Amino acid sequence: MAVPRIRQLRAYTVRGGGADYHDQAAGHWIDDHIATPMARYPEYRHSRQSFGLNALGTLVVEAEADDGSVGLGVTVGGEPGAWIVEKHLAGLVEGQRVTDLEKIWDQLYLSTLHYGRKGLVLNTVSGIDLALWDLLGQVRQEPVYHLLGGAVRDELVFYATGPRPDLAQKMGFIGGKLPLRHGPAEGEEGLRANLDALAAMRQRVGDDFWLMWDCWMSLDLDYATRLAHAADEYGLRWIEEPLLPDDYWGHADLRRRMPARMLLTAGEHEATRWGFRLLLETGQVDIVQPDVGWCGGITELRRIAALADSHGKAVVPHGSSVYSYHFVLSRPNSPFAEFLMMHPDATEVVPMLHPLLLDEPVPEGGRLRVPDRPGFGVRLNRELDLSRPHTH
Ligand SMILES: C[C@H](O)[C@H](O)CC(=O)C(=O)O
Ligand SMILES: [Mg+2]
Repeated sequence: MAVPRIRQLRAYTVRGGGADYHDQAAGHWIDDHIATPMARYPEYRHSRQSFGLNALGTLVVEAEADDGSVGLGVTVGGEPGAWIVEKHLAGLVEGQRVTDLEKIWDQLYLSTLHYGRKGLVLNTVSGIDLALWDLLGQVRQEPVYHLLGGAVRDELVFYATGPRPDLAQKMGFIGGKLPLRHGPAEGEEGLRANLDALAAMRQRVGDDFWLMWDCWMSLDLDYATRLAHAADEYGLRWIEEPLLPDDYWGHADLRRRMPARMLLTAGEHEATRWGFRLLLETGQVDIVQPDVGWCGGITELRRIAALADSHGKAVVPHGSSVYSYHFVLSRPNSPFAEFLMMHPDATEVVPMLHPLLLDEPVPEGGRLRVPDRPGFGVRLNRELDLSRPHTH
């Protein structure tokens, strides 16, 4: 039987949540005074949208085969990402067989080296790769986790990211990751406020529930060291992305200085096996957190996870809904997953990429049995204001 070939690659943009989950309406917790590297400039301290965290918006990639099957991938990339898909990369992908994921990935990466390697271009490569894995699942009528070697566990367990770990605990999640609100620019007062918030949350959840801080690249080595030691009193489970992603050496210094029982985690803003080799071997992080829509897609995440496993390190992908659930289900060194609480007040579980996808599953009681539908098991919500800005 002839293997179907990819007939067309299409790129759409859409605003308002979705894969660019920071692109939310005013008043959402995710844009409410969270520490960032830009906080050294007071005018940008109150909101991450104020400096353009949601500038790009969602990029939707569709890959259609000549048998009529359609695969769907989503990432952060907006109009520039759509241009890269339609004006450059579609020409390399169209006409290839739906099975040739490794060759296609190699050509996407090598053909964009002169302007890519990380960031928007790797987001775009990831979005294409996700669409192609979904397409292969549609053609084969199998869920992606089958194509990845099958499940190593019956269901996924999740920690929750958001301002209400106390509610997450009641919902059955295994832990709660708080956004850090104050960085070095807010001095000792900010440090104290961080610790007071952690102490209060520890009081509410008791001693055994995991509490973590997501520092979103906002700290320096001295502040992170002092914060980690003070937070150890409240049993902080891990400190995430404390330093700039390129400062692999700073991560190693922090690992040496911070309490031994506290974990150092990072990786959501890292890309490719080479970037994660630096993070693991030079940065000495304890858990890597690639985003499957940003690191190179499933095809590269497989390599990243094998590399981490060779170092005895866990891979807990950054919140990316079904696109990482199938991967986590199939990896022994991915013991749990992240669920981003995207309700504006984090008071209830809503689909993480809402309103982008139809049939997007959510954890119940902090757990999820991944649906056995073909591909990633989701469909594009075509009632959204989708734009295809660069038809080729
Ligand atoms: C909560 C963090 O600041 C960010 O918005 C999401 C993130 O880094 C994560 O889920 O991890
Ligand atoms: Mg994070």
